[in-house]
Amino acid sequence: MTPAHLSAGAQTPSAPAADASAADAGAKSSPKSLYGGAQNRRITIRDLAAAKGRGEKWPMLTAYDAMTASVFDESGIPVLLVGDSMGNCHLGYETTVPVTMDEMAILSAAVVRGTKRSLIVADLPFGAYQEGPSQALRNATRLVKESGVGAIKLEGGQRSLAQTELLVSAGIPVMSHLGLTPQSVNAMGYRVQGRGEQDAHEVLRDAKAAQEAGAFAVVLEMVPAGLAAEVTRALEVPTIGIGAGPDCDAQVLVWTDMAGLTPGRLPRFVKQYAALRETLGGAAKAFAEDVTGGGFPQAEHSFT
Ligand SMILES: Nc1nc(=O)c2c([nH]1)NC[C@@H]1CN(c3ccc(C(=O)N[C@@H](CCC(=O)O)C(=O)O)cc3)CN21
Ligand SMILES: CC(C)C(=O)C(=O)O
Ligand SMILES: [Mg+2]
Repeated sequence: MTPAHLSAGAQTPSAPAADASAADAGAKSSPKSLYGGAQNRRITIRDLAAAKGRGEKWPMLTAYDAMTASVFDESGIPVLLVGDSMGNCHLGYETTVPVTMDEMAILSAAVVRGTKRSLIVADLPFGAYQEGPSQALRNATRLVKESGVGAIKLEGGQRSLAQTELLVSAGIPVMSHLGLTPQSVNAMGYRVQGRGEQDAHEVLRDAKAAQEAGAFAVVLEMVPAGLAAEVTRALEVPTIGIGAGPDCDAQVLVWTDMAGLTPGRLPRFVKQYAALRETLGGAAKAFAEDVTGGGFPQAEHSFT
C-alpha cells in the first residue's frame, strides 16, 4: 500500500507549478478569508492565527470518510476534524471511548485522500495518550506519517500538558480540547462544564496552560458563553466553540448532527441545516418501490 503521505492527497506541500502565472501566484498566497477555499493549497495553522488577527470567524466540521470530506473541502470549510465522534456517528459504538488507533488511522487517511485545501485535524482516541508523552508522540506520529493529517487534537488542559509540549516540540501541531471532554464520560457525564467560579477559573487556567504549552487552538465544549468569551479574549490562539456561545473565534459541529443524519435527540447546541435522514430514507424507499414494482431497471439502464 502506498503510504498516504506519498499520495496526491497527503498534507505535504505539493511542488510549485513550473509556470507561476498571475492567477496562480494569487491563488498560492495567503487567503483573504479562511472560509471559501480560494487558496490553491492546504490551510495551515499560520492561516488560522492570521484570521484571529483579522477578527474573522470560521467554521469547522467533522468528517469520517473521503466522499463526505470532499464535499466539505469543495464547500470551502477550512478545517475538518476526524473526530473520535466517529465512534457513535460512524462505527456504531455508544460513545467515543471504544475508538481505536487503527480506526482513527484508517478513517483519517480516507479524509486526507478526499481533500485538497482543508487542514485535517485528527483526535487521539481514548487510551492513546493518557499513559504519557512518549505514548502520545508514538500515536500522533502514526496519524501524521501514515494517515497524512496536519494536526492532532487531544482532550484535557493541565492533565495533558506534557503530551502537548512533546508533540509541539516534535513539530506536530496540537489542538487542545477543554470543558466537556467526552472521553471522560464515565467520570463526568455529558454536562455543562465551567459553571461556578472555581470551575470557570480551572477552564481559563487550562486554556492559558495549553497555549503556553504550544497548542495552536483550543476547543471549548459546553461551557457558559460568558466564560468562552473571556477565554477567547485572554488567548492569542483561536478558540473553537461547540455549545460555547457566539464569541468564540470559530465554531465546530459534528457533521451528521448539522446535516440531520444523526437519529434521536440532539444536544441543545446543535443547529440542523439539512434533513439528510429524511432525504436518504426517501431515496432508499423510492428505489425499493421501483424494484418491487418493476419500474427499475429500464432499457436505458440495461445492455444489449
Ligand atoms: N453526534 C454527536 N454529536 C456531538 O456533538 C458529540 C458526539 N456525537 N460524540 C462525542 C461528543 C459527545 N458530545 C455530547 C454528547 C451528549 C450531550 C448531551 O447529552 N447534551 C445535553 C445535556 C446537557 C446537560 O444536561 O447539561 C444537551 O441538551 O445539550 C452533549 C455533548 C459532543 N460530541
Ligand atoms: C465535537 C468535536 C470537538 C470532537 O471532539 C469530535 O467530534 O470528536
Ligand atoms: Mg472528539
